[in-house]
Formats: sequence, structure tokens, C-alpha cells
Amino acid sequence: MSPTLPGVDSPLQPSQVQSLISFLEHEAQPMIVLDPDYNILAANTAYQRQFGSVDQPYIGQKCYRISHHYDVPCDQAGEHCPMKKAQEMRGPDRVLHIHHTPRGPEHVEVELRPILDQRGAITAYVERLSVVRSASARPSDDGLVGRSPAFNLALAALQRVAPSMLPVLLLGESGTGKELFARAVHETSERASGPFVVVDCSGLTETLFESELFGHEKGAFTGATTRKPGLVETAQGGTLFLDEIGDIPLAMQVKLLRLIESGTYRRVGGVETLHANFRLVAATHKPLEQMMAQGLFRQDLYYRISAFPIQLPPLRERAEDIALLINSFLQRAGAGKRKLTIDAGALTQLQQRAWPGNVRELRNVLERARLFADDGVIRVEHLPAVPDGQLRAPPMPRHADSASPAPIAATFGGTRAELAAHLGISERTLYRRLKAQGLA
Ligand SMILES: Nc1ncnc2c1ncn2[C@@H]1O[C@H](COP(=O)(O)OP(=O)(O)OP(=O)(O)O)[C@@H](O)[C@H]1O
Repeated sequence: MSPTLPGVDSPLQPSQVQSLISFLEHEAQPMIVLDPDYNILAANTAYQRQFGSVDQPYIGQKCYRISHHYDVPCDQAGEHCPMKKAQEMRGPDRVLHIHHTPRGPEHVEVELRPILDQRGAITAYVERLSVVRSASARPSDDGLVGRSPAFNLALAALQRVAPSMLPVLLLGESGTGKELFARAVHETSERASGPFVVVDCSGLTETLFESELFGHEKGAFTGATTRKPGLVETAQGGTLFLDEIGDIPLAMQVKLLRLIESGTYRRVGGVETLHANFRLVAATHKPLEQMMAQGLFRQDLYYRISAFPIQLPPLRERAEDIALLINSFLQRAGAGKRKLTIDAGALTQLQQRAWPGNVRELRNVLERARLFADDGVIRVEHLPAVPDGQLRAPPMPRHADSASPAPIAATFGGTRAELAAHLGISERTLYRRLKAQGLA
């Protein structure tokens, strides 16, 4: 290991690196010391335990090589490099990256702090890493999975806001994972050990909404034979998730606003003022700003709930995640039973669909397909026909060397009969499918 730092005024001496690492030893989080030329100078025990691998020595190696298997710094490989930013700002920078770890790819939060000498020159950096538990970058049995840039952007926002008490507004089409994200916000917050209470605001009438949310006293209305706590009370010390907040009728919006602003409420038929203690997460697929302009959503409520909006990407904008999602769902469906797999033709077709129903639709298509996959392999013939206009890209460009992402059909240079055989379907089925997609 060489602590000689070319191009900086006052490189860290080996004894200084040693002092630094003995200081970092007391940190429970994995930490490494880097020189300004990306070389790893030292690592604490927590790092060695979580990220060290006996087959791959890391001291003296470039950080981008160890964490990303890149040959060039992250910014030259199309990613944000925290060292560049920390150098420019002369202060800490934090990013979410996917790192190679001994367990496989993982989302890791990286915080880089420069160490400055008396003259303000950067002598080294301390990097702190924490594995993100709210989502998985490899197939997983539960929770959020994803690793595309669009997904990572939403995840990075979640990681930022979760530890605070700020309300979160999740925006996205149906089936994009709003409820899963809401749960992940809760589980990543200090309230994780408290309750997570879901309120489905769609289809609740005004009176029902009020008694569901605030509870009611005995005798408050016909049928109220006992006192019933509301969902706000149930969420005490935890998180209240208002799903489809855009569906709340205007008359109820004012009651919700009062609850959020004052932190107090009364049960229906009650006189006692109760104090609420929840963190608010709301979600909608509706255009709230537009609804506000049309007078359908209260402006004051909107500004209360929208302090931290997170836009969840539709599946068609994160097609890179489709294989990972499929592998996760097949792993979940096959747990304890026979192993399920998917062949290349079917995978390619699923990667090219437009998915108006997003991840929920993908999961349902796989649920159905596995019932037809007698030998445990999902093939194109087990998938429902693609509805008109629901392909993101043509599945069969004319030339095998097309520049579009290489779907199996695109790389197929043979005849239609050969392609049908290759996909394991009859020529007639292939013709029917191509016709359904306007390609024959
Ligand atoms: N990133 C993801 N990783 C794994 N599963 C996901 C992901 N996103 C969504 N899902 C799955 O897709 C389905 C729909 O997700 P969810 O109910 O969270 O979506 P939603 O946006 O709340 O939908 P809606 O607006 O219709 O209520 C669920 O089964 C969920 O587990």
C-alpha cells in the first residue's frame, strides 16, 4: 500500500492513515480511506466483514474496480462519481450506487467526505457505505426489486426522505408499486417498529371516510353499538398511508387538512379532542395539480401533502428491470415447489410489451403463464397475445444486426418456420401473433 498522493500538497503519511483507520475502527458502519486518485488505502473491520472477500484483495486497488468492476472512474462510465462532486464542493457528497458485493449486486448508499489539510488541499477521502435494505438489486423473495436508473432515482429519494418526519407523496400509474414504496418508507424510518396503516380512500363515502379515519363513539349513529377506534388512532406511533388520496371528496379534504394542520381530531359523536401521532404517506395516480386548477382538489391540502413528491416510473421506462422482476416472481411462485424458468423468447417478448398495468400486470401474466408451463418452462405460447399497440418496440426488425436492443427475434436471421421452431410455437401461432401485432 502506498499513501503517496501525486498532485496534492500534503499527502497522508502511513502513520496518519493508520491513525485514521484506528479512529474509524470504532464505527459500526463500513468505511474506507481513499487517496485522491481513487486508490483504497485502508478499510475498517466493518468494511472487511461486509464487503471484503478473500479472493479479491482491495487495499491498493481502485475503488471503481472493486465496487463496480469498471476500468474507469464512475463518471466516465456514465454514473455519478461522489469523489468528483466532493472535490468540487470541498464537502461531503452522498449517492446511491449498485455495488458488487460478496453476496451479489446490492444497493449501497455511499457518503464521501474529503479530508483537508491546513491550506485546504484535499489529502484523502473517507467513504462510508451502508447497504440499502428497502430494495433489492438481485432476485428477491419479497419487497421492492429494481436496479434501472429510473428505479434508482425513486429509491434514492426514498432513502433521503424516510428518516425524516416529512410527509411523502407517491405519484405513479396504477401498479407501479406505490404501496410497496410506502411500506418501504415506513420500514426505513424510525417508526419501523410502529404500525403501518393503509387507508384506501377510493370509494369511501363521506360518512364512512370520517368514521373509518377518526373512529366513532358508541351510539354515534345507527349500528354504532360500541366505541371503535379509527385508523388515525391505530396508526399512533407509526405511518398512515392514504392510498388514492386524489379520490377523497372535497368535503372530506377539509377534515383531513384540519387533522394534518392541528394534529388533533375527534371521534364521530365524541367530544374529546385526541392527539394524532403519525407520519403521513399519500399516493395517487391522478394529476393532483390539474385537479387543483379545476377546483377538485384543495390547494391548501395539496401543499400540505406534497412537500416531498416521489415520481414512480412506469414499467415501460424501466424495461431493464423486467428480467429481474420476472426472476423474483418466479422464485416466489416456485418456493417449496418445482423450479420455474422462462425461455429467451418469452423473456424478450415480455421485455417489449408496453405494460399499461405495470408491475401488477407483469405479475399476473406470469401467474397465468405458469399454469400452462407443464414442464416448468414458460414459453411464448403461454403468454397472452399482446393487445394492439401494446408493444414498445417492434419485435422483429428486418435486419439481424439492427441497432435496437437485441431481442431474440431481432437476432434471428432464419425463415419464419425456423423462428417458429426456435420459439417452440407452430408457424400458424407465430403468424397469428405477428398479425395481432400488425407485423404480418
Ligand atoms: N419494484 C417492485 N418490485 C417488486 N414488486 C413490485 C414492484 N412494484 C410493484 N410490485 C408489485 O406489483 C403489485 C402492485 O404494486 P402496488 O400495489 O404497490 O402498486 P400501486 O402503485 O399501489 O397500485 P395501485 O395504484 O393500483 O394501488 C404488487 O403485487 C407489488 O408487490
